[in-house]
Amino acid sequence: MDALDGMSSRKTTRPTCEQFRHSFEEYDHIVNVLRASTGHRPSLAIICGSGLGGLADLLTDTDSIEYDDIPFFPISTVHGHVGRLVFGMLNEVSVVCMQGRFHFYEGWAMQNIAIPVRVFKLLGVQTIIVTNASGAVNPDYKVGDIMLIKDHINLPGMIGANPLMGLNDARWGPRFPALSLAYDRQLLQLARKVALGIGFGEDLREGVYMMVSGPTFETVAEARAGRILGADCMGMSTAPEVIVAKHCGMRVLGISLITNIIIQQYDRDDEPNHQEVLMIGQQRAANMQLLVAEVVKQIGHQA
Ligand SMILES: O=P(O)(O)O[C@@H]1C[C@H](O)[C@@H](CO)O1
Ligand SMILES: Nc1nc2[nH]cnc2c(=O)[nH]1
Repeated sequence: MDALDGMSSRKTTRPTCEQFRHSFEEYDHIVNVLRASTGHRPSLAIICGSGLGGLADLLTDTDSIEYDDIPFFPISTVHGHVGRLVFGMLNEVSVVCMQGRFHFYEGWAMQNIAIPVRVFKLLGVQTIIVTNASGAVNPDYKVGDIMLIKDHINLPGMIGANPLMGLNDARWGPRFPALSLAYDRQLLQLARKVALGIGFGEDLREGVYMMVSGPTFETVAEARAGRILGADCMGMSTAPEVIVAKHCGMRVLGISLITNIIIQQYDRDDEPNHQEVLMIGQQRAANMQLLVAEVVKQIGHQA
């Protein structure tokens, strides 16, 4: 009898695997709030990486909404991430820009990092441009290079922190999504063509981004491991957003700005720091803006 009592009480206190997730209906609510705050109906979204918030300055006729004012949204806690959605027009395309993103190292669950991506989906966004600042482990890369992301290695995901963990709501996408085409090949080709057309040369790269959780920068051994595993650069974001975007059927373009070369030698005395990351972001802001603006223009022409 005691054993049966134990079983029934276990049933009523069963933990939920939904604890970090929001229901489809809650996402609908967020979208209704946003639609009431702006007349823009974006078809394209841009996520601004560290030091790259200036991408939002490209937009005209803007409406800005603070994350604080959006139900269920996390808030930005990192210097260089303002913390608002900017809606507006860019080269005749209706765009929403995330000026400030959420990182795993800030303490957000993987599922919460990508809340905005699902909101964008329900807003009607079909294409997302995800940008980031990252450190290079490819010995050919230089500070200031711009790398089109052709693939990623999601290190946290490979050891148990994937944003799609938990019950799957098929309204978003399948239980077991494929990621071999996560970075849209046509968009990659378009971005390459645009970049070469506006004068990028040896500073244009195409490579593999490895996500690590951060907030620590890499040890020498970790940097070497990243390279051995196939990374060209390493960063602390992007993979969760890309996974969730691909899961719900968006086309994804990823762009990394190489802000530092990750130290892989034991005889070096210098250390990386976030100020340097933000500074390189500012220095290369104009080039990133030129590239993104032109890519968006071409996407608009194709639509
Ligand atoms: O948001 P991103 O991935 O661009 O930011 C990178 C990773 C860390 O947040 C920060 C380190 O400086 O820059
Ligand atoms: N993990 C990681 N993320 C970065 N973001 C910008 N630079 C770096 C770096 O060197 N390592």
